[in-house]
Amino acid sequence: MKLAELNPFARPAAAPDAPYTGVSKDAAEEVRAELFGEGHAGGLVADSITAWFGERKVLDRVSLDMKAGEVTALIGPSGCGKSTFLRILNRMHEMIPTASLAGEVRLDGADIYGPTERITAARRNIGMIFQKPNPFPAMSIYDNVVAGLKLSGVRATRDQKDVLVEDSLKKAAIWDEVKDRLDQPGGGLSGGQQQRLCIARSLAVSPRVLLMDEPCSALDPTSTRRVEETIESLRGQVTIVIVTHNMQQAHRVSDTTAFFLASLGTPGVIVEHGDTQAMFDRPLDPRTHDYVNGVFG
Ligand SMILES: Nc1ncnc2c1ncn2[C@@H]1O[C@H](COP(=O)(O)OP(=O)(O)OP(=O)(O)O)[C@@H](O)[C@H]1O
Repeated sequence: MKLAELNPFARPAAAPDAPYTGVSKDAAEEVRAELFGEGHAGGLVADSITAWFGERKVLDRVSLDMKAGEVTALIGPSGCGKSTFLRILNRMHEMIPTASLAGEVRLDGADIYGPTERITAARRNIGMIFQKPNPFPAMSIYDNVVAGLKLSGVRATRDQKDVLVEDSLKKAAIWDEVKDRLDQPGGGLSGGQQQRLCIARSLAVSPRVLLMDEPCSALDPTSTRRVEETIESLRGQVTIVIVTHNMQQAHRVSDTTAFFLASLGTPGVIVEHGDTQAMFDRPLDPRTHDYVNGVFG
């Protein structure tokens, strides 16, 4: 047995690169540059974020620096505001009628809530993967992957779409499993495949950041491993922020971890954040120690 199989904290292997049979990596980058301009992982900074639902404050002055190309894990007990924080990072919080917020979110230095910033641009640059895979079930696998183009107002030719579909499915490590049935409905895939299809759909619009809200909580261990391998192969290409209740997963996949906590009746705050290995091995705050060691949850 290999050491990685014995150690639940070992970083997953990157998903193997599928051979570029149809389209070369360079050709794919060229198409992405034509449609979306220069692509790169984005640095995301949350600066003193406070959030409310109605009168109720659920986050209090939360600041976090999510470095370009790194994987940041958000951990903490239920109800401490991790999902709310994540939704604020791509302007989904404002869709809830009672929701309000203060503070700034900057992507590569530009405030995504700035007066000239468009919500569609924020959503294209900062994609979101949800707990439950949500492909369009009756739509073909191919059309699922390119569904985001229209929403982002990007017009692509059939040839450009073909390139994007293949490249995105390869990046999401699902190409080999679906390449012969791209015209079949997305709803016919297994849960784990649907989640990787949703990752491909997000990647098709060349996001700089990918937010993931407990992306594996509805998946079996094998599918979970495949998604973790996909995260590993995206490291460096796109910035990833992942909410997870699975401490071993946070340990395995992330470079940096932020521990959120909301004590009785008070809004959520970040108790501690920093290098994942250090936070798990030598947490500075006793509450972090107790949480990562399962004393409370
Ligand atoms: N749409 C909403 N309307 C009103 N209150 C909400 C809404 N969504 C979340 N809340 C409240 O905001 C607080 C933070 O919720 P949030 O879902 O962000 O926490 P969380 O840490 O992600 O929890 P979990 O780990 O269970 O998903 C909770 O008290 C929750 O009840």
